[in-house]
Amino acid sequence: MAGFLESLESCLERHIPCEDLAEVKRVLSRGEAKLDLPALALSAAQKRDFELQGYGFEAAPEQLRRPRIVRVGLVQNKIPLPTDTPVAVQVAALHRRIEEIVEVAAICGVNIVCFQEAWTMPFAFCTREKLPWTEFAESAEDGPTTKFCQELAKKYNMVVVSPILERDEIHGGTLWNAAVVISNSGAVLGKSRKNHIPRIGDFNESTYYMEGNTGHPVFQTQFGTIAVNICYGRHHPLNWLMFSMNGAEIIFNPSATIGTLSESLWPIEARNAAIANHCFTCPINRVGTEYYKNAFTSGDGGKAHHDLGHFYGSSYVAAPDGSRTPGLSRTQDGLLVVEMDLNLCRQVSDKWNFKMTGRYEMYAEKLTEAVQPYFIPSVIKE
Ligand SMILES: NC(=O)NCCC(=O)O
Repeated sequence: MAGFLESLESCLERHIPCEDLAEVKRVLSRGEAKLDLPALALSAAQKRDFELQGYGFEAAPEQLRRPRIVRVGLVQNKIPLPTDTPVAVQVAALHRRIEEIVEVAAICGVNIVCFQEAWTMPFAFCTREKLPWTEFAESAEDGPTTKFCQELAKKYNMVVVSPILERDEIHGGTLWNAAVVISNSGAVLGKSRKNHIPRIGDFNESTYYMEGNTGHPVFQTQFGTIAVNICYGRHHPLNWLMFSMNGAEIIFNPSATIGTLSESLWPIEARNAAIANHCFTCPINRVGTEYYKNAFTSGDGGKAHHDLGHFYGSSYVAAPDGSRTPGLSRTQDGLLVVEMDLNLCRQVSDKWNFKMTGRYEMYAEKLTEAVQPYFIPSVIKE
């Protein structure tokens, strides 16, 4: 039953005989090494009631390039207050919670931190109600949450990736699902809007905003070139590909997804994207179950209900060589600190050559044909 298994990894550790465990882990390709984190960080995490884990991915030494070491921090969390608490109070509580986690990330030397999808609010789109949920929307450029993140970025010399519900005042106050990228200098580098909007189960997000129109921007930061593929974009290999085409070395995937729907896909998709695109991928999912005062239906004839289901956390990082870290807890708030040498991206690219063997020009031509209304599929019949 969703919600009771703490994590797949802890279950394996408990039940696989010692003599087999290392081999099981090797087959599952846990190529990462445990990272030594400062005792101060570990005790602060414990006091503040969140899980803290650290892992590292190495690359081979090169003669002409120095290692390009970066530490990323992935934050997953529950909403701290009930969903019917006044909007401003909920936002303030989330700011406080993130502030105490980011402080620990800073102690761990994190250079780039990313929060979960729509982190300043409950994931209320299941309700299809407009108020009060649209009141959580803020300007990406100068809203209170962006200002809050700018302060964190400056204070800790950290790039901050802040996925929010955006209100674009310049374009008629329209809403978007966007990630704001803030440089370690505190400047807003830009934003990346969610390209693919789910129309599945209770994920009724198309009631609120449209497919993003920012394309596949990558952000050149002091610590590496990064991109943000928001949640449902994870299921679209071409979306990952285009971020990679633009040069992303690390692609964050801030998400909000539930066990019954996607948990079997979760360990595969971002990991596969890291392999296929010779980059690091960082899927992040919220935790907990969020309850709504008014019941809503799923449009499937089923009974009206008050929650979307269990958000199963399990945030992890996958490397271009196909290895990955263990996932964070399925139930607890957490911070995953991962050190990576970005040189691994080119090293794996030189080994597997997917960018050379991809035949992109052939697929570009064929896809252009396939999307035409009068396309005739190439089927050979007897
Ligand atoms: N937030 C969101 O896009 N959820 C859809 C479900 C999924 O992609 O797993």
